Amino acid sequence: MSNVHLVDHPLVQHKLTLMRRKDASTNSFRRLLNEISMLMAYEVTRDMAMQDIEVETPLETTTGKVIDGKKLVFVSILRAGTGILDGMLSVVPGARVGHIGLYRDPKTLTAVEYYFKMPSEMESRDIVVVDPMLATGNSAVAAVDRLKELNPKSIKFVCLLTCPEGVKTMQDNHPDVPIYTAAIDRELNSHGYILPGLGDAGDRIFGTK
Ligand SMILES: O=P(O)(O)OC[C@H]1O[C@H](OP(=O)(O)OP(=O)(O)O)[C@H](O)[C@@H]1O
Ligand SMILES: O=c1cc[nH]c(=O)[nH]1
Ligand SMILES: [Mg+2]
Repeated sequence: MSNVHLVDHPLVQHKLTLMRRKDASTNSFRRLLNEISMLMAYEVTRDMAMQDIEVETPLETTTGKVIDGKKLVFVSILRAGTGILDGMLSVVPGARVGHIGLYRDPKTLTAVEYYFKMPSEMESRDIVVVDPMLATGNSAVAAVDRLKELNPKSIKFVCLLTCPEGVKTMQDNHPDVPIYTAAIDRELNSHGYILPGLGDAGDRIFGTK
């Protein structure tokens, strides 16, 4: 699968397995997602642009490299994206944040938008869209469709879990958007849930249902 980055680091895989357990508490599910997100941030920012700046050490002046976090925008797909956003921001605190509110219509599984708020000057920014689940792919495609209207410099998509159907839908619609995921599960069930999966990410993060 081209343009899919499977983050198979043992720390990520270990935490994901703990999150899948049906008896994981809301507290531990949220904490594990936060920890995995920091590790995913490490992967997705690997090729970030850097610039040289002069820095004075206690001994002499040298040149060091810094990233311009303000050029980066994390776009969280509400509501479950919040679970990834928090971990990403703890690693890149200077990043800007956009929100797009989408829910899946339970019958048609199409994405319904209810909120959209982005920072200014999106045409000069690199976007990382975050949502734990890429299932049918309808939500991710709808989010990227909207973001492309703003002509950003680049778009990447980070999720925790996906499946062949979700990857295909994204790649058919947005082949230029790389997908970073911790796992590609077996399949979708007839209700659009990922199998074996981890259930409803939003409900597990927020303790709803
Ligand atoms: O790939 P898809 O089939 O579109 O499914 C994935 C979407 O489903 C979940 O959100 P949900 O609609 O449950 O909303 P929530 O985050 O408010 O719970 C998840 O967080 C994704 O946004
Ligand atoms: O398995 C799934 C599919 C969509 N959304 C979820 O939260 N979980
Ligand atoms: Mg949900």
